Amino acid sequence: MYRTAFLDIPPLTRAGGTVRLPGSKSISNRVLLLAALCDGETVIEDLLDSDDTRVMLDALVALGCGLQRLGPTTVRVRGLGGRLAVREARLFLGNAGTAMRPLTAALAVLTAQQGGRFELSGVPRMHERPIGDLVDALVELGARVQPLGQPGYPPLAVGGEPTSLRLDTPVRVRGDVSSQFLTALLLALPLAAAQRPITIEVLGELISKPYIEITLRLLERFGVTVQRAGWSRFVIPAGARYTTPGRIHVESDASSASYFIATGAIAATDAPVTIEGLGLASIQGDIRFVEAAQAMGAHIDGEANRLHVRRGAWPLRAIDLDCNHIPDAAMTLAVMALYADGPSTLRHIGSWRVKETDRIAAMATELRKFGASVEEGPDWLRVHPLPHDGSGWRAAAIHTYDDHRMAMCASLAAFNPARQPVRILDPQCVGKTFPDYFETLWTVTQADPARIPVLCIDGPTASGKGTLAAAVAERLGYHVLDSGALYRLVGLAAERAGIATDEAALADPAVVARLAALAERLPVRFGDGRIWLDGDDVTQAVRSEAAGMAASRVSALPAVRAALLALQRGFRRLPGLVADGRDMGTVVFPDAPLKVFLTASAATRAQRRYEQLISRGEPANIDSLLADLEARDARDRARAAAPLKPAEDALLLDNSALSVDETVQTVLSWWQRRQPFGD
Ligand SMILES: Nc1ncnc2c1ncn2[C@@H]1O[C@H](COP(=O)(O)OP(=O)(O)OP(=O)(O)O)[C@@H](O)[C@H]1O
Ligand SMILES: Nc1ccn([C@@H]2O[C@H](COP(=O)(O)O)[C@@H](O)[C@H]2O)c(=O)n1
Repeated sequence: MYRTAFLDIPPLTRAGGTVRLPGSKSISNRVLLLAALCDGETVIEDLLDSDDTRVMLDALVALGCGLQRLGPTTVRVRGLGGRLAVREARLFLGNAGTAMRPLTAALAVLTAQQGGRFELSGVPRMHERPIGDLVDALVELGARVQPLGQPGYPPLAVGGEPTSLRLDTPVRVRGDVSSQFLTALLLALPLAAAQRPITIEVLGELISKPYIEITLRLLERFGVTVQRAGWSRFVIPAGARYTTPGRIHVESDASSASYFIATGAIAATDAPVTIEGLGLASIQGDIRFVEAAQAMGAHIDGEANRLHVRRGAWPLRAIDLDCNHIPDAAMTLAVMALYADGPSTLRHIGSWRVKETDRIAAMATELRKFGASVEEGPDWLRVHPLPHDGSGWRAAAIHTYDDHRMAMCASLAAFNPARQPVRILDPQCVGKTFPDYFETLWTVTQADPARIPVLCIDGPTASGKGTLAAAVAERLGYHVLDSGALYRLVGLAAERAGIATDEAALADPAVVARLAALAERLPVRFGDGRIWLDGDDVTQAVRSEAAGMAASRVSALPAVRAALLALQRGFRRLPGLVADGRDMGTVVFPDAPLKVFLTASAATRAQRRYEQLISRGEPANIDSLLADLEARDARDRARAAAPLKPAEDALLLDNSALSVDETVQTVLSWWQRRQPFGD
């Protein structure tokens, strides 16, 4: 997950390949609660690992539920069997409506039966999301639920002394603000239906019906079959009792799939975008996004457990759609509408106003930043497309309002024909449902390599290039190329292969040919800050001064440099690269949008290297370090092939008197000034 302040997505051109998406949030949190409420153990497979499920898991642990992680996405839940294991707890539920609403109802019923007091709270936005209709229904029933702040909103206190619930008359709940209120009652009331049936009546028109379908389907998996008359009356049968299905699998999230369906529909493709773990028979309502995408022109082939998506009509066809059945995925249509052949209108989306943010207002504001004209009403949005020749599209920095869907939707604007990048502010908001969203996006999208930004940092030994490159890359969410390490690895590999690299040996063309062959097939792997050569961890070994000197000798050979060129250029991957070395700006990435030539006085650099070695517990002598680095720089500068020198368009930075932080800030501000997003 990108934990950066912003993430710049370069213009994307093509798409194709296979993605496996994380589990459905709606299913994950329902299944977790059901497993916690029933008797016995349930193994849940492919559970979503995200902010919203994490708060649910934490809450269940606080309630005394036995949880065992069997793998990254598999948990075993030992249910409470309808008996409270603790009588008091404070539950922090973040911004997870799928945790706040059902837990409120379940605890209201359980505390009415057994006594106990629980406090449920969340992030500030959660305290602005209505829950009054559910609270009213529970209070009407005789349960004790009280606001701890503003009436009608979390935080809430639930429980008190045991009390009898009024179950002989129908429980009434409004269905036109959030379907989660009805879901919460449907999940909680089977706990009270041992003796008698319980009827729930929905007041007003029920919105987001497909989410109720999910609830009913999952209740059935846990042994409770609810009778329903249309969408206004639901009867939980007498004697209802939760029983574990033993093992249950969570489908991939259909709302998350919408971004990849849209990607397939928008991007030119060689191969389709294939989404694994989700098929047309999904129980999730957002699977019907497929129909909406098809209406806009996407070619979608569905199988039982996968979808294949290709661009069909282009430009996309404008739509006028009642989106009540796909409230979350409908946001994706708003961005697809930018690529349509006329204005698209999304109707019946009033629930957007009470989600993670006011999504109608947020979407309208942010799409306008791309240059689009957008109209909005209380429960509708109309998006006018942008010209297909690219005119009118603007590069934009998109505010995401701590709303995962705003971030994921906005990424789709990176396919704009103007080839403008898109800046996503606070990208880590995707952690709510899809922590690795952007990483997954990179696996099925392509950009013109020339448009993938590279920031080059060249300069002499120990000027702080590596330190600067790592820090800048971390701030931008970019990859890092430590090109010096590649030359060091060639030296090390040569030593291991018994190939001498002293001056005399390097005069022999046969030795040079062997070294070039070695460099061409360097069995190297980088990962988690470590370097492996032929399976051995050589992270420490390559940093030795001897390895640096060997690198300096082999790097003077044009054949070795040529052999490493493609490998280095291969590091230019989405979303961008910071490359450190001697010839990054002059030879390897001559088209880089920013080249920095970093220097410091020889004395300063020797002192830094000395302190670096001492801090690693390695012996060091400042005079010999100074002599070595001057010798290395002299050789690097004097060689004929790719000598150490600033590129003509490089910015020079002498950081002798600058701290690491000041150096990083200087380079980041240069970088920002070259971006098209403004301040
Ligand atoms: N601006 C700075 N002020 C003080 N110390 C610094 C500064 N920049 C880097 N250093 C320190 O100097 C040492 C050398 O830095 P670093 O390894 O990044 O240099 P380098 O240019 O990548 O070296 P090499 O060319 O040998 O790979 C490190 O210990 C680092 O922490
Ligand atoms: N692009 C590069 C990078 C490095 N070298 C040579 O490798 C030596 C070691 O580099 P470090 O950055 O790891 O110290 C260096 O002295 C150069 O001779 C190079 O030629 N080109």
